[in-house]
Amino acid sequence: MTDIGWGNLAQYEHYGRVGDIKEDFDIISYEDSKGELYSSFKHASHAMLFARNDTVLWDLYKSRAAIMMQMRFDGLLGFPGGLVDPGENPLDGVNRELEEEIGLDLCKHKLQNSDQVVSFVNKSKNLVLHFYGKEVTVNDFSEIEMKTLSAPDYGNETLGMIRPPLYTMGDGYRGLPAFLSNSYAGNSRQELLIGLQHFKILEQDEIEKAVDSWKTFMKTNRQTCGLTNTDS
Ligand SMILES: O=c1[nH]cnc2c1ncn2[C@@H]1O[C@H](COP(=O)(O)OP(=O)(O)O)[C@@H](O)[C@H]1O
Repeated sequence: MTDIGWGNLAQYEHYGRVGDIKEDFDIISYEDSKGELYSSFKHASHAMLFARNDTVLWDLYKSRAAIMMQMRFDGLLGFPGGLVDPGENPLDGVNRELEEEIGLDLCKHKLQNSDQVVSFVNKSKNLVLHFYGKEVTVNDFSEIEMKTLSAPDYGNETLGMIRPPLYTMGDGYRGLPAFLSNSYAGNSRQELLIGLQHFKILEQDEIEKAVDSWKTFMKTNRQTCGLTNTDS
């Protein structure tokens, strides 16, 4: 494969470098994140927009909520959001990014400081990550989702919105555990799990079961999952 290098992305590329593990991210308070200790760190803000619903798939699987995640330009899943610009605060940064990436109408759905859920620091990358969450109505969610198709970044930085399945199917793996097996940007998989817990979308034991199933599957079936004979 041709290596076309990083070009003008070279200065930012290391923030998104893959291979982080959960232990690379320490939770810090939003107040601390603004302190002197992290003033030289790069900050990024992402947000989970969601709507609770009572849809049931095939009379079996409760949808619970529609959550907005995205397929990014780099083939990883994540939440809408991005790097905070110099001189910008994390809240203004997330609102700007949501307008660019998903065309969010800030007159109606602007995020507030009270929507901040958790912040993390990744010391090895000099990176602080802020995670916001906001509940909207089912109708608003559909409207926001449809508008993403005409957002400035759609089709280049943002390749499509996706709703994670939140149920676990009969084999104990398909559904949320399978979704967790994807590759994620930053710590967005952890943020999804925190969002499910924080907003009480799933019970704690449902989250733990899905995480156990995902981890067990990754250990035992990774070698054969999804491979076709052209992969060998
Ligand atoms: O949804 C997310 N949650 C947490 N971190 C993320 C998420 N998406 C990307 N990141 C991480 O945040 C940093 C910057 O994010 P992003 O790539 O969205 O910024 P950009 O759009 O300004 O280039 C990267 O290190 C990336 O790995």
